[in-house]
Amino acid sequence: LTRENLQRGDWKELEFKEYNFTAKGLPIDGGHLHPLLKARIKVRQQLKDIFRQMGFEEMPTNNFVESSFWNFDALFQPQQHPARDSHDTFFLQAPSTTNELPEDYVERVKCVHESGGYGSRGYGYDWKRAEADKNLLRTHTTAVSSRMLYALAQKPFVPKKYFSIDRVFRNEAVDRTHLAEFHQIEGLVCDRGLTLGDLLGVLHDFFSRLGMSKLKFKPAYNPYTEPSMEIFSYHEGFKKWVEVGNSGMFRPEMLLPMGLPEDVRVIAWGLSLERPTMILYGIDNIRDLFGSKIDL
Ligand SMILES: COC[C@@H]1[C@H](c2ccc(C#Cc3ccccc3)cc2)[C@@H]2CN(C(=O)Nc3ccc(OC4CC4)cc3)C[C@@H](O)[C@@H](O)CN12
Repeated sequence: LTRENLQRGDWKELEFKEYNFTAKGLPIDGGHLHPLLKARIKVRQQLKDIFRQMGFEEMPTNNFVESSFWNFDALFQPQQHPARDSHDTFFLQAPSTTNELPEDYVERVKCVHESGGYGSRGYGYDWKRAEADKNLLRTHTTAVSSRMLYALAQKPFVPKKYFSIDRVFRNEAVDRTHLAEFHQIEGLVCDRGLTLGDLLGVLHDFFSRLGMSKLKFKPAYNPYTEPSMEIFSYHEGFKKWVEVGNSGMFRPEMLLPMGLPEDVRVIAWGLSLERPTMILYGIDNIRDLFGSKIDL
């Protein structure tokens, strides 16, 4: 029976079979994960396996809400830094402030921001406690790294290798259907006497396990690492160099106020989960994968 049959009126001459009301409907399909979400879960599991094979322990990242103190101040990121502005960061209205910071450590952080110490000149600005108390949605998992390193400094020193893979939030240009969030992957090695060579070595080891053996590094800047490097890998498929992450050595102005021994160094690096998932699964639109607006 078609539109034309109805328009021409020749439906009257057509032969129709009886309606079969006992016919079974299509089998009901159970719920299932969105295929692209499955891809991200698979890549996340692959990365967790890689970190574990390399002897890294997973950090506890189950707090999306963080204080500006752990997310920025503890990382020696100055309070007037643009990333700390409300159009880059989601601040919370309620509870708007935290009230459980280690006071003696806060004092040392205030000091290192204002007047330096440990061989540093500091930033020379009036550091405000109220700014550090502001609650936010963490902008990077480096906030968890700072908590873990501080905890490490409260006990007799033992070397550690930590990793994290979890959601972070950036107040980027969002629209009604997209939150600005992505999954950050971060690795760090904390030990006495580590050098940039150790960072290069661990990056080659890590990325070669992801099939990326040809790397190159470019100088970069992060407020909390010196030196810092952007990491590039030659992608045989695209026949071009792809930026695959960022890395560096945490600054003494971050490590020493925590109370870590003077000869302890921390090398660290980060990348996103969405980017490798898109490339490994040939997804050409981040929104398919995550509905996030930010360019990863
Ligand atoms: C605002 O978003 C930042 C995000 C995200 C990122 C960047 C830096 C860090 C970091 C860090 C860091 C540095 C020092 C110390 C501790 C952490 C973490 C995530 C990716 C990091 N990037 C990124 O993931 N790129 C990437 C990673 C893997 C990959 O695998 C494919 C199979 C071949 C392909 C691409 C690089 C770019 O995408 C970049 O343009 C976007 N970056």
